Amino acid sequence: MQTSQLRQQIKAERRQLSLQTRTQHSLQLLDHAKNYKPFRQSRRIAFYHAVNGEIDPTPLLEEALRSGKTPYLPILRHDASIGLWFAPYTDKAKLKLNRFGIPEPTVVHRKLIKPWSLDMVFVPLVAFDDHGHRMGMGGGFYDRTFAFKLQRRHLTGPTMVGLAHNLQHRPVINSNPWDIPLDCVITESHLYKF
Ligand SMILES: Nc1nc2c(c(=O)[nH]1)N(C=O)[C@@H](CNc1ccc(C(=O)N[C@@H](CCC(=O)O)C(=O)O)cc1)CN2
Ligand SMILES: Nc1ncnc2c1ncn2[C@@H]1O[C@H](COP(=O)(O)OP(=O)(O)OP(=O)(O)O)[C@@H](O)[C@H]1O
Repeated sequence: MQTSQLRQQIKAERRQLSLQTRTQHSLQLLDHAKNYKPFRQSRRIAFYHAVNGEIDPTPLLEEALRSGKTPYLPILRHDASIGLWFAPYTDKAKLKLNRFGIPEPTVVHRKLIKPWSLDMVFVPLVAFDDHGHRMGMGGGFYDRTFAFKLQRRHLTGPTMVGLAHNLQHRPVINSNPWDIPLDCVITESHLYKF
């Protein structure tokens, strides 16, 4: 199946999950994450604000706050070619909608963090496979932002952890040379390490 068809299909399946199922899945993420040593050891962690049926990382964010970690959220820039910025998480009331209708913090330049200073990134995705390949929304935002992980292998950068419903798993998806591999994917039922 072509990438764009698969993207549409999985997005549709994901949106059909009931709120109850989605809430349950996101609570189950926490059981797996607590057993994942890199999560316990990470201090600066990027989250995302779930949209379109994406699995909601809020239980992980609350756990991070309880353990004294510092959460961040991605910010889109006008020039998409530069990649994402990351700003400290602020409570929902202070978020404003970006051009895709996704809530994000307002930019306070001195509080922004360089992507290589993050310890862990929870990455939203549409599909993932047995090799840690990721298909996203098609904007290339995460791939561009973390491209330094491919260019300079000694600069290992943050641990990339995809979060997904298990229905987003496929044995093999098409990959591109610019794709940043995932180190791990957590779903409601599994923790896949690659
Ligand atoms: N929750 C979340 N935040 C995120 C991402 C994501 O995938 N999920 N991103 C990951 O890169 C970045 C935003 N990337 C995006 C890339 C493309 C579209 C997009 O094409 N949106 C369509 C509607 C998509 C749909 O119906 O599902 C549009 O606005 O027309 C949206 C966001 C940063 N923040
Ligand atoms: N490192 C990079 N440098 C330049 N362009 C890139 C890079 N990574 C991705 N792109 C461009 O971004 C476009 C979208 O890539 P892709 O379909 O892999 O996005 P995605 O991973 O699904 O999206 P997202 O990360 O936003 O969820 C591609 O056409 C590609 O040309």
